[in-house]
Amino acid sequence: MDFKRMFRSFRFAGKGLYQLALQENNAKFHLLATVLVLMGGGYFHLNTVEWCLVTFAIVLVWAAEAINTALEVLCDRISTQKDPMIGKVKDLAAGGVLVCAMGAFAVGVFIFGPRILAFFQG
Ligand SMILES: Nc1ncnc2c1ncn2[C@@H]1O[C@H](COP(=O)(O)OP(=O)(O)OP(=O)(O)O)[C@@H](O)[C@H]1O
Repeated sequence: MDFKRMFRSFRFAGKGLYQLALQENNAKFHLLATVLVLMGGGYFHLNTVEWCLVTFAIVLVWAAEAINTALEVLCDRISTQKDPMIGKVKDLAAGGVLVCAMGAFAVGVFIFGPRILAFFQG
């Protein structure tokens, strides 16, 4: 097992995530949502299962966004001309992010919805 090589891979992956979070517009929104959800989770004292679900939802959206961005970069590298196949690849990748984001939103509604309602009803 080559730990040095493994550590190097982590560094590259971290660099990718850093670029994603700071340079991609959608990812900035995910970052804000992630921070708010983590703060909300702390405030409402989520239980272990709820934390697992919230963590899974957050991770899924970030992974989908990273793959979508990678495909966009690759597509733009292949061709900047209008090309129906490039458009299709980008639309499919964006669809993948949307499905994950909708799932994450549903998890958020199920977990935080009743608590937020109770909070405002006093
Ligand atoms: N080269 C292309 N050929 C055909 N259609 C394209 C091409 N580039 C983009 N499109 C269409 O425009 C949409 C938006 O593409 P774009 O690359 O601007 O991504 P985006 O959704 O705006 O993401 P971001 O804001 O992260 O750049 C695509 O989903 C696709 O339908």
